[in-house]
Amino acid sequence: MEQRPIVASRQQPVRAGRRQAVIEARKVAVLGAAGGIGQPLSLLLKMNRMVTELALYDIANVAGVAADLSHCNTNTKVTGYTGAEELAGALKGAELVVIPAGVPRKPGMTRDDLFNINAGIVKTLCEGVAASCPDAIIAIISNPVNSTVPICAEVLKKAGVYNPRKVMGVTTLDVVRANTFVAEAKGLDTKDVDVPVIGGHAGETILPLLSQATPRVQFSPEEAAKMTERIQNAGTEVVEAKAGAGSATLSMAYAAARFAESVLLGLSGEQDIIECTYVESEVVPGFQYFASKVRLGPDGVEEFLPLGPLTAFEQEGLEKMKGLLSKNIEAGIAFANK
Ligand SMILES: NC(=O)C1=CN([C@@H]2O[C@H](COP(=O)(O)OP(=O)(O)OC[C@H]3O[C@@H](n4cnc5c(N)ncnc54)[C@H](O)[C@@H]3O)[C@@H](O)[C@H]2O)C=CC1
Ligand SMILES: O=C([O-])CC(=O)C(=O)O
Repeated sequence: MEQRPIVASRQQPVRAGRRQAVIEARKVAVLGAAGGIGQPLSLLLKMNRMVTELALYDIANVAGVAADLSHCNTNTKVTGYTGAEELAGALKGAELVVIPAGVPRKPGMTRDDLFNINAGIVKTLCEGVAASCPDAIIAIISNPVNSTVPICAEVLKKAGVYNPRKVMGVTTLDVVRANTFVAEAKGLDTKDVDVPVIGGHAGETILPLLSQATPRVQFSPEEAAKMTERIQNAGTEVVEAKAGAGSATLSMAYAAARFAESVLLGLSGEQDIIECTYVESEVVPGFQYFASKVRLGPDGVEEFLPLGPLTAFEQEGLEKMKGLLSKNIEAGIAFANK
């Protein structure tokens, strides 16, 4: 692989051992930047030297976050934008728009219970993207991701600017969790572990492919079932531990910063940037949107990687999620078009 010069900087990539591409001027916008995810994510992006301009948008409390972050002595320029009338300013010129805007779960809720509030928030924000930076890559964190990604796609279609390669649901936290839990269970160094997680981002639609973990690890059928369930319920584990104070924020910020870094590396022409992400897909017939491994490049999703061989347990998991995922997708499409 061609070696690119690395400019000396204190700003570090999130992924250990990762090179960063030559600096080009790149604006990243975070919508929902004053929230539990938005704030630490913005800090991590401020520490990424590929981000030359960081636009922070929220409906409230964002001016202080922007002022605070702007004092960190990294070269990223930080600006704050408050309220609908400033959305266009936040988005103008952005090449990557990350959306963690919306309400989080409380104990006893499913991600679907967030649909009524978050669907409208994502729709409005994506209308803003269509108007102000239609070529940007959009990374959607707001739940339920299984539905908010189709909502975003429909909004962009209506505006005549939809590029399926550029609308991505962030499922990186599922991969981060799977890597952590598998490394713990097998006594491995987490930085060496990579577990693909496919499907969607809710309950049974989250399907870790433990049989394809790197390095190869052996699980008995009972262990595989237990590990799969832990990964599927990890979001709920955090919601319950936070006991009403929200859902995962710090691990989500970490995961989104990794995903954003991969997108930016792809935009910069770096080779072999692979991530799992939830996108419009033809990888598995019958699933219009699906999370699986893709290769990222200058135009977003460059290539869909094949799913690879599944165990009987994983194949069963794929069958099981079909009904729920289709329902989530249809709900998103119907909402955007009503
Ligand atoms: N994809 C994933 O893996 C994960 C997704 N999430 C989801 O991320 C979302 C955000 O979670 P938190 O940051 O913990 O919530 P939070 O409530 O702490 O922050 C949300 C932020 O969005 C802002 N906001 C609300 N309406 C807005 C609008 N119309 N425009 C711009 N900003 C708006 C709020 O003012 C707030 O600052 C939730 O929907 C949550 O379920 C959370 C963890 C993991
Ligand atoms: O569980 C939630 O509500 C937040 C989320 O998506 C996650 O942590 O995976």
